Amino acid sequence: MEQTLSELEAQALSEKAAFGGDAHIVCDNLVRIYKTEGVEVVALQGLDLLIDKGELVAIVGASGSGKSTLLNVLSGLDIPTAGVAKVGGMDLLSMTARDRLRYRREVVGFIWQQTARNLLPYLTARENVELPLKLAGRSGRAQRSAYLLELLGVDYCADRKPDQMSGGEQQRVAIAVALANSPTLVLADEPTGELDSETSAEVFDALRKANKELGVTVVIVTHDPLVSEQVDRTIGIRDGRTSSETVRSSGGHAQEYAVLDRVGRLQLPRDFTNALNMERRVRLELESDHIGVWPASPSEETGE
Ligand SMILES: Nc1ncnc2c1ncn2[C@@H]1O[C@H](COP(=O)(O)OP(=O)(O)OP(=O)(O)O)[C@@H](O)[C@H]1O
Repeated sequence: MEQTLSELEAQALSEKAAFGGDAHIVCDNLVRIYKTEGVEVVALQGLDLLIDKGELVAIVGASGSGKSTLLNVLSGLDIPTAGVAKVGGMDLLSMTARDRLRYRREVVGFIWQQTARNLLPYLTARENVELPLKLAGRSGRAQRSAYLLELLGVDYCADRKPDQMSGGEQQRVAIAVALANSPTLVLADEPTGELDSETSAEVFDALRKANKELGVTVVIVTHDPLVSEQVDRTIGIRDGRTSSETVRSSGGHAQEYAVLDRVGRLQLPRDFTNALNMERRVRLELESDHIGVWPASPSEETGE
């Protein structure tokens, strides 16, 4: 039976509403274009992303792939050019300035790479954790800061100022600060970028603990592909789009997948296409249980 145009439109709308369902983070065809002195840079070009509540996810990509842009959007600092970005059902594109402020204070917590950016230097660890609670007018501050510092294994640093703590200790206190107001989402931008591997492992342990004990969704952005060993799911981002996913099973085995977007686009890994000199065109063949991708013959390549 043929559908009328209005039926098709209604169907498209209902399908659109269904994308992401009740995922905690939904990005649908997200676009961010920067314009500087008349030059346009497309930092995100139709990025799709779904992250469920309580997931611990890493977003990995080379320099310039769009990671920080995505994080700035999710943290409410930057407004994308087009598409959909929602956290917990809140629309990050159409949010009022007041809601944005509340979102940044209460819904999301961040940890930045530069240890010095996370903590106020003239306050102790305890005072740093209590500050966001004070700003939000919350009571029970001493109890909450003691609980979080203990959970993250830095209770012995409670009365120290940042310059009396190691980089790893400072980052673990920073996680406590980010968690103070019970956010549902914690975003970390290269949280171990300034640390050695042993200290990094401690910071990842602390992030994992926050994720498991408090059920908070954690998204870590990094250029370090080895981080995938520390998280449940790693999302690869390339040229402003999600391109691959690595999922770790409970047995620790990691399986890598390519991401198929909603219109059927797929990014083939560059080392695969280079190995077979695939450029511009490939030949596809549908088999009963897979799709074959073949280099085009020279005549197919030139379109002759
Ligand atoms: N404020 C800006 N104005 C103009 N272009 C920008 C701006 N911020 C980012 N870009 C460009 O957008 C693209 C994506 O940048 P982004 O910082 O998101 O990448 P990244 O993956 O975080 O890189 P890095 O790991 O180096 O921080 C790059 O080409 C970058 O030059």
